[in-house]
Amino acid sequence: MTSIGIFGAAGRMGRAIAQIVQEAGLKIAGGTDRGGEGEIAPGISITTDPHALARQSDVLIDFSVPGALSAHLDACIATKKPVLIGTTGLEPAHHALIDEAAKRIPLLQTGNTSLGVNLLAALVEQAASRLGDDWDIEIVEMHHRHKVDAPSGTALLLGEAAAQGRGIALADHSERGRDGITGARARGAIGFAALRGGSVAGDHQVIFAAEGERIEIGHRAESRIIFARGAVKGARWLIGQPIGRYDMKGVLGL
Ligand SMILES: NC(=O)C1=CN([C@@H]2O[C@H](COP(=O)(O)OP(=O)(O)OC[C@H]3O[C@@H](n4cnc5c(N)ncnc54)[C@H](OP(=O)(O)O)[C@@H]3O)[C@@H](O)[C@H]2O)C=CC1
Ligand SMILES: O=C(O)C1=N[C@H](C(=O)O)C[C@H](O)C1
Repeated sequence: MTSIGIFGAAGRMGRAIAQIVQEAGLKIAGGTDRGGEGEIAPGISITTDPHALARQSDVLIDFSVPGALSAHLDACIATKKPVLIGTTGLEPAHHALIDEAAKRIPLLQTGNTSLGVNLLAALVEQAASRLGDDWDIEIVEMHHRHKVDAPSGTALLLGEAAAQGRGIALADHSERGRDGITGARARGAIGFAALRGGSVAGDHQVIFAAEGERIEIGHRAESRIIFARGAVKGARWLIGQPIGRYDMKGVLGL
């Protein structure tokens, strides 16, 4: 039976993933968290040792914090175990670590594991490829009051899809955190706006705005269980894949 280890096991996503692993009839190998206290399921303790967890897992799932990424990758590399990384708030240095790790183990990194968002990204890429840069692209997201990173990983994933469709680099065209006298919008920019409040699981809206008309497409997550389902599906898919870096497209057949 496939045995899944969970980094960040006591968090909101860690608990949702544990629920889905059990509902799918799979085994929870164990879990880690910052404090290493309590149980992830009856009789399965949470520890602080990523190496011990990796040794007893067939595949690992990481929904924790960017600061723990390096230790988690080290543990997966040392034990040659595949890992799915769902943690957001990643900086270029984290992506460089992921690129290096993906030369040694199968690794899937994504800002969103849900089918709906990944299909939305494909639609955004297609729309951006057909609309010229007289269509301004703005990405608006809203999340619960506890979220610590902005823009969301999903907003950035959608921004990358739009940039890909336009044939440009997102890093050279993104406008984030507007405030005060910002000057007029740059032609071809991809803008981001982040709202925080209440218990919103994750709303994303992509707006294409031209003179006289607007196209708006979006996704609303009603519960984080959809992310947990996608994560477990992705982790199972990752077992047996060749060494390399993947996203959710292969998992979801998109
Ligand atoms: N890709 C996707 O589809 C999705 C991604 N996410 C992302 O997943 C991440 C987690 O989200 P969420 O569960 O809501 O956040 P939580 O804060 O509820 O959970 C994060 C957990 O990681 C723990 N943690 C902190 N440091 C370490 C460490 N060194 N080793 C192991 N665990 C550690 C935290 O412990 P403590 O509280 O003690 O600090 C906490 O329990 C976020 O980055 C979020 O954006 C969320 C949903 C979907
Ligand atoms: O922190 C969350 O909750 C979520 N984070 C991910 C993100 O940053 O996009 C995915 C989802 O929207 C929920």
